[in-house]
Amino acid sequence: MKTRSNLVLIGMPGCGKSTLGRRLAAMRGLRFIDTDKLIEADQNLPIQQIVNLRGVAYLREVEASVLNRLDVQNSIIATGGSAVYSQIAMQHLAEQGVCIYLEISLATLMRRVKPSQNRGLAKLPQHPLPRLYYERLPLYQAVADITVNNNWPLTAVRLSILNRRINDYIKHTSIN
Ligand SMILES: Nc1ncnc2c1ncn2[C@@H]1O[C@H](COP(=O)(O)OP(=O)(O)O)[C@@H](O)[C@H]1O
Ligand SMILES: O=C(O)C1=C[C@@H](OP(=O)(O)O)[C@@H](O)[C@H](O)C1
Ligand SMILES: [Mg+2]
Repeated sequence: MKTRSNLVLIGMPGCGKSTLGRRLAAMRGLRFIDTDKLIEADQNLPIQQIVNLRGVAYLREVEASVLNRLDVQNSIIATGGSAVYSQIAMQHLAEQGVCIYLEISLATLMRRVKPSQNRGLAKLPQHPLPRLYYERLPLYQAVADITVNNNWPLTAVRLSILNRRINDYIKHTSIN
């Protein structure tokens, strides 16, 4: 049987999955995987271009398919914010790892994600960020094993507190 040896980062765009994930991987000596990079490699296009050329529904389909094919151990997986729309993909990731939800407020989301960044969000242009926020909030909460407030700047102390929480979770749930 496979162990849940991965740490799967989930949350809103701009919550810090890619930034924090890379540092956490270095700290724990784990491989770092950013699923947005896997999607881009699969499609041979930047995420923004996939949305522009093929649309939001297509991006979500590709994302689900890439996630369902992911089969790794001992890795930190930074998902894209829209990963949570695929229940099957999230269940697949949860079977192989602990889901860590990096929680941010709507104000933090609005501050960190600016339209000019061309982040390629899986949302229709006419749908504002608050709608995305409230639509997704319960989805992240439903799959989270651990929830961490990530509104504040990332410091070594914060990272080590998170690291301890992960160790506690692993110890007390004896998942491996
Ligand atoms: N506590 C924090 N953790 C991670 N990133 C943070 C934090 N505070 C501020 N940031 C900034 O917020 C942005 C997060 O972007 P990113 O890591 O791409 O998020 P995501 O992958 O979740 O979309 C980066 O510009 C990063 O420097
Ligand atoms: O939230 C979203 O709709 C998306 C967020 C992006 O990833 P991040 O959450 O890493 O910014 C992007 O690449 C993804 O495919 C769509
Ligand atoms: Mg990211």
